[in-house]
Amino acid sequence: MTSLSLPAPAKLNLFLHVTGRRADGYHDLQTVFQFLDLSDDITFSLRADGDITLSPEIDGVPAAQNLIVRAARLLQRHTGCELGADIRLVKRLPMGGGLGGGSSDAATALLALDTLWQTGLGSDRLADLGLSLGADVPVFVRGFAAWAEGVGERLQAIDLPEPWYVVLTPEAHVSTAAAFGHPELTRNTTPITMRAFFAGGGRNDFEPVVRRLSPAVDAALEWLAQRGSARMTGTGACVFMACPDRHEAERILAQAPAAGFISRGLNRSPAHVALDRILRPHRI
Ligand SMILES: C[C@](O)(CO)[C@H](O)COP(=O)(O)OP(=O)(O)OC[C@H]1O[C@@H](n2ccc(N)nc2=O)[C@H](O)[C@@H]1O
Ligand SMILES: Nc1ncnc2c1ncn2[C@@H]1O[C@H](COP(=O)(O)OP(=O)(O)OP(=O)(O)O)[C@@H](O)[C@H]1O
Repeated sequence: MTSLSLPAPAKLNLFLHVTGRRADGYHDLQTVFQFLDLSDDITFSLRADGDITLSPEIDGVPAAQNLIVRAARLLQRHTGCELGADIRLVKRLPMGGGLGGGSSDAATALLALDTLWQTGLGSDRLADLGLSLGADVPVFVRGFAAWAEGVGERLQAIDLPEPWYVVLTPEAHVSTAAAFGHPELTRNTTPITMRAFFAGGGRNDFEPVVRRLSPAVDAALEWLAQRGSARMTGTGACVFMACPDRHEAERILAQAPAAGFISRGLNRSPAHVALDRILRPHRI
């Protein structure tokens, strides 16, 4: 195999609680991750000389800081692999929206290059490696919808309904570090059980803080909440609502005062579905 194309899907945090602050400055969380069928697409072509190239570059993100290139370099360093890759990126996921696009790109790079370079780490070790790039990378490497604890690395598969979501993308950039560092963030939410989540429990602890920081997020949440159960994903800025069907999601989006998209919730990452098809084409 000399080249490989894989999607890098978005995620939603169906709820997000901050349950404590750790000695290393990071925060303990409880969350549920589900994937969306909206993805970036990344193509990896083998190079024999060890170079990593990325095109096109993302405006404002130099290639060396792009999480795709950082993931590739990390895998090279970790395995001693001397191969390289030319990488092409089709970016569709809004950035800084709480949809995890950068983390997902990094995870797809780890999965694709572990295959292309035949470094054979597999998803457990790739998830450990990916955690050093970002707290959201492990769930994308593992590829199953999950109940998550720790900083998001302790993952337990969870079987969720796969509804159509309407997702609004208000014009706001919310820095993840600033949201976690905000003095008014609630950091001591009592942990809940999975049963309580399925009974409708859980919220996003970042909503009050981010609503105050961003009038656009506040307005989007207020508008959506008039139509059902609306929530913010990650540290924002995107907000979402599950709908009974695709038609209803389209109808709500058409009336929305902010830009957005509709997308299906998925319990299995499309990156894994695509990789399985490539590696095991004859399996039913
Ligand atoms: C908000 C979530 O998206 C929920 O899924 C994630 O927890 C954030 O994951 P991420 O974007 O991969 O975040 P990282 O790049 O690891 O962290 C960015 C910054 O946010 C803060 N941070 C992040 C995760 C965490 N559990 N506690 C933190 O305090 C740290 O200051 C860190 O330097
Ligand atoms: N491949 C990449 N795609 C997107 N952003 C990247 C990438 N590589 C590095 N970045 C940087 O990471 C920042 C966060 O991007 P990302 O789209 O992952 O945010 P997010 O959806 O808010 O993530 P999260 O939900 O994990 O907080 C960007 O503003 C950008 O500076």
